[in-house]
Amino acid sequence: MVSLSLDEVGAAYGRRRVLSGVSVGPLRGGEVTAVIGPNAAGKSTLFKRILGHVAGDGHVRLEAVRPPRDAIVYMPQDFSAKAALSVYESIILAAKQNDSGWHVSDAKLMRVENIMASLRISELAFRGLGELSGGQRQLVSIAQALVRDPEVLLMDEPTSALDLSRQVEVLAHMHHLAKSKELLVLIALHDLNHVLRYCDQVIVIADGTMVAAGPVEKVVTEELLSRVYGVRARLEICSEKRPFLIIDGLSGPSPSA
Ligand SMILES: Nc1ncnc2c1ncn2[C@@H]1O[C@H](COP(=O)(O)OP(=O)(O)OP(=O)(O)O)[C@@H](O)[C@H]1O
Repeated sequence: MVSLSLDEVGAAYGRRRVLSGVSVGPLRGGEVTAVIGPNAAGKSTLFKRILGHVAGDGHVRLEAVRPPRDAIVYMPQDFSAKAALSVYESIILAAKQNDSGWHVSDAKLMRVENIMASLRISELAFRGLGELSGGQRQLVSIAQALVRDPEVLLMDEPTSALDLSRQVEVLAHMHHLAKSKELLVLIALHDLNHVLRYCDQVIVIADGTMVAAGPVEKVVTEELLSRVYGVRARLEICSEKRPFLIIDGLSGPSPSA
């Protein structure tokens, strides 16, 4: 089974060190791990460090069937790149990314069609990428990642442009894929109710440092949310006996104080 361990991982852009001390794992196939933290905390940088796109100290240890460049697939936060391709062509191209030769097997074409159907984007097949809405483009980006059949999937805010039902659909689908295919998913998210609902583990980063990591229900506490985000939060249990979060305001002194 695929596994990923991070040992005192840090990262720097040139001389500017923006991340340090991320130690976690081994994370294993079948688990969905959220990466959370305020804006500019270092979440995307952590993904780029795991991919080897930025340099840094510490060790990233991956145990996978395929070499890292095939096993790890990254879905970046910015999915707006324009290309004169149809949706269908762009997903086939993604499926061919690590292949040599021009032939596309029937199995691969079937896979493309199944993934498009599972994300409910089949009707967009022959639309140009440049003609899509932000949410449609984000769903295509998810399809491009899934079609590469990753062992480790790094998703940077994959639901940021999606409506409520699509958010739920995509996150439930990712959770199901992780369990059914022993896929290891790391997913940067800002919506902590989604984290509580769909993720098993969480890594919390603030100001370029890991401040906590572990099972979601142990790590996401009112105290942590006050410390990391500066909010007054209440963790309640809903009628289905699941935790959910209510934010009452900021935890600092009120403006009139
Ligand atoms: N290419 C780059 N060159 C220099 N600094 C960068 C670069 N990319 C990001 N940074 C800096 O690294 C820090 C972490 O950025 P990062 O994008 O990892 O944050 P993030 O947690 O993903 O934020 P957000 O939630 O806003 O997407 C920030 O201070 C950012 O300005």
